[in-house]
Amino acid sequence: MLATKSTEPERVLAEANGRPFVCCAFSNWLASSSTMTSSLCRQLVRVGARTLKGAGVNPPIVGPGSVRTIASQGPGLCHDTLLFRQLFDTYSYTYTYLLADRKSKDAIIIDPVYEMAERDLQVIKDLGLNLRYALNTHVHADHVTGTGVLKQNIPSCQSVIAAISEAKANVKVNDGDKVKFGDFDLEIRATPGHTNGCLTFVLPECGFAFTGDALLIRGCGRTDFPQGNAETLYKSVHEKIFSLPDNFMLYPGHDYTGQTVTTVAEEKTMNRRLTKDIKAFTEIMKNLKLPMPKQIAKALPANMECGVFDE
Ligand SMILES: N[C@@H](CCC(=O)N[C@@H](CSS)C(=O)NCC(=O)O)C(=O)O
Repeated sequence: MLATKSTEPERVLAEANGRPFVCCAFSNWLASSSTMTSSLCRQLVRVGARTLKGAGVNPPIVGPGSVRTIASQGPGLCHDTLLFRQLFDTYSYTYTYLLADRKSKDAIIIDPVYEMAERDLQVIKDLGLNLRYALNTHVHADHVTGTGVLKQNIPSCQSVIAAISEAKANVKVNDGDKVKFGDFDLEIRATPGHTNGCLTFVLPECGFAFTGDALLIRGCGRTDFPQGNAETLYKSVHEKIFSLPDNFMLYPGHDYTGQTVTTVAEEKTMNRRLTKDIKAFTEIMKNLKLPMPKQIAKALPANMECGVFDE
């Protein structure tokens, strides 16, 4: 079913079997024309988060023989100084990135997935890392963030998300801010269009950028959610990602085709959507006809809490 701005909230309500937090969180997240007050929304979001924590989500346990993950090591221009892991969740096709300063062992994780938290904790432990921050590129609609579970297990870890997203986190960031881990500075670039709080994280000295759902390999994030805007996304990618040097490695938030990484040069010349002019791009995005993400009803309310549950 084609998702449109006018029909989406009703569809989500129906999917949620009348659980009110879903409607509310959805309205809040989308900053749509809901008549609920934001404080009522926040209350209901909290109820939703507790429901989710108690029963609504599979526990973050991957038992023996349950193969839901692959992992790969990126090449990395900072091979001697940066420890880098690209991790994958084969259920939601989400990439999680673990980066650490080899010297100090200070680490960050980008876009962790709730059900993969045990894997992530094990990798962090095996490598002897000090996890400083768990960052989300945006409020995800397709999976629950693992941020809350990581924070529960590593209390010194702080959650990070875009201030404009209005999601809960320890640190709210804006375009131009930097997140420090060891000797590295991760640069924050606002790349709205898929959602209004989408961020791209750039590690300039290593030639890496983590694009979340703004730019996917040969594609891009959908723009049919109420916060989505094709023109905004087009400008974000052209101004904030394609302006990086051609040899920068681009790591996406998802890939549905089995690819792992691309470059600025590749996407500037081969991206099937973003190489078009803005008018043609908007037309393409209007006609994608993608089904709603399977986990949207539980993902949105949980992610508005950034995985941080107040009891
Ligand atoms: N089938 C998946 C969701 C697939 C999807 O909608 N992906 C999003 C990013 S996650 S909200 C997207 O922007 N896709 C763009 C594209 O061109 O595929 C599920 O059910 O979770």
